[in-house]
Amino acid sequence: MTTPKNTTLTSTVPVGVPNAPGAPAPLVLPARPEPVALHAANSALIVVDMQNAYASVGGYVDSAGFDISGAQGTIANIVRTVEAARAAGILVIFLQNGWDAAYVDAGGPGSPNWYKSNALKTMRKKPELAGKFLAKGGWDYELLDVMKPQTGDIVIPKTRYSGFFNSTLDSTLRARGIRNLVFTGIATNVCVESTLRDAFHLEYFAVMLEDATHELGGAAIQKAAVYNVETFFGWVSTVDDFCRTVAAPSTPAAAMTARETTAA
Ligand SMILES: NC(=O)N/C=C\C(=O)O
Repeated sequence: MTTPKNTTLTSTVPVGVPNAPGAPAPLVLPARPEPVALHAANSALIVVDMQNAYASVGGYVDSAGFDISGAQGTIANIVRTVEAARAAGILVIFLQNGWDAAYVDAGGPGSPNWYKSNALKTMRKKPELAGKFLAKGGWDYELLDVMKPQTGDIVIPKTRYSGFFNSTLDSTLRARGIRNLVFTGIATNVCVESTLRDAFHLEYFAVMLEDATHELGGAAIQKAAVYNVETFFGWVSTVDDFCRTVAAPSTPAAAMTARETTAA
């Protein structure tokens, strides 16, 4: 295998949805490879699968043998991001992964999910765990206590890695004129990246906050997912930059930069 050269070219010129004539100045979020111009009203924060299954000791990924010891910092960073988004009037959407209690939604032996889901595999291997992982109504499926949705937030259930597959995510976003998606959650290289890739194909501008995501598979996997997003599917930013940007009032100078850029 050859290691790809880092071909990502960074720029200081913002990209994004063209600003409508007379619209207020957009916010400019520092990101790689370019800053992204966005408005609170056409943006959503997507919090991917912050459930006990993925972030709690005794949950599915911990029980399946993945290392989630680094997840605590990620959780704290997501909580900060959610609070900043709510304060700025940015829609917060929580994705919640799992199936009905009888696992009909998981697909049977005719579904690749039956063979690739480590939750289903672990439960088959250890019958004493049967029915425990990712089943609606159970602790494992629940969002973390610190991630409880508030009035105005939206929770969207999903049954596969991508939040766009067989779900109401796309229609929910389109009905609200949302064009920019800011991604956080677990796992960077599975459900975050799958949903972000689909977002790209559906014409959303997708930004991943790298320190508000956590991988399944180790540090090299996190690096690879960040590389993929930055180089092919979207933009990469940080929690500090997001919180600072959405808290700041937009300026005419920022508006002009974004308008000139997106019109070019
Ligand atoms: N939320 C996720 O990234 N999930 C990854 C694996 C799984 O759900 O089995």
